[in-house]
Amino acid sequence: MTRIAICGALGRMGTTIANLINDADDLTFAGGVDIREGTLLGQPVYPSTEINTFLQEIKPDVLIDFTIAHAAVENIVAGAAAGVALVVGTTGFSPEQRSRIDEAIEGSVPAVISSNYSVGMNIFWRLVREAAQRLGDYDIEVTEAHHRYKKDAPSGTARTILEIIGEETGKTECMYGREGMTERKDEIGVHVIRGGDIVGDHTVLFAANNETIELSHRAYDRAVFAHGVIRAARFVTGKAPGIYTMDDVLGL
Ligand SMILES: NC(=O)C1=CN([C@@H]2O[C@H](COP(=O)(O)OP(=O)(O)OC[C@H]3O[C@@H](n4cnc5c(N)ncnc54)[C@H](OP(=O)(O)O)[C@@H]3O)[C@@H](O)[C@H]2O)C=CC1
Ligand SMILES: O=C(O)C1=N[C@H](C(=O)O)C[C@H](O)C1
Repeated sequence: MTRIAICGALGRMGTTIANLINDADDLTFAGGVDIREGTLLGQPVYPSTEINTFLQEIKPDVLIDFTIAHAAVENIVAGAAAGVALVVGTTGFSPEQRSRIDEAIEGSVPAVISSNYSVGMNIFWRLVREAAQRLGDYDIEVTEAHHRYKKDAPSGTARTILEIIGEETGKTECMYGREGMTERKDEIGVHVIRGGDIVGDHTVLFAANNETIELSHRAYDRAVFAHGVIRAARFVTGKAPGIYTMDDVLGL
């Protein structure tokens, strides 16, 4: 049995993942950490300030983090110091936060980090790469939509899309929304929508004279992310230290 713990256990993703763990024959939900108080599926949820005590007492094999950037950094550093394999889904890291994470993980524990654990999105990124390779001279606009409670913008997934476009086209300058007198140059337009209970929509538009191509991905249920997280948790157990992606997990 692989013992799995979740930081952000009482959140939208935390509870969805814990329920899938509970349904799996080879995995046990060992407990959680959250800034909110509570218990989950009969297991303790420790306060976020007690991450080190939690790791010593619960001794999970894998620590999954779906919290918020600043908290995730602390949880990852603590997990790596305790020698626990990691699966990180939290988004919105600054470059400095990401460097701290990479330093904590490299050479100490195996970790899967992805801004989107859905299988469909990981294929979508490949389609975007292919289109960007061939349509680098088209105007490119990225739009994402999420529920009203999402804190970071643009989404981690959109940021990954921008990285891919940058790698393939050399275009790295972004325009976050437009207002007033604007003149389009070679920037990538980035547009963020927040409302209702939208689970996660991403569209990349390639536009030229007389034609457009739109690539879109829509998640209808958080279970699509959670299923990918479970695959990542199984994959990461017993791997050599280092940072892995969903390409490694899915064998892409
Ligand atoms: N990679 C992927 O596939 C996906 C990534 N995400 C990302 O995962 C993260 C969480 O998303 P979601 O579950 O919707 O968010 P939620 O806000 O529902 O869940 C986060 C949980 O963490 C808690 N929390 C806040 N601060 C801390 C802390 N210091 N220590 C421990 N727990 C804390 C929150 O409490 P409180 O609400 O009281 O602040 C909440 O219970 C976001 O960054 C999101 O972008 C989401 C879906 C898929
Ligand atoms: O906060 C969310 O909900 C989601 N966050 C991830 C992101 O920022 O890309 C993944 C997914 O789109 C849902």
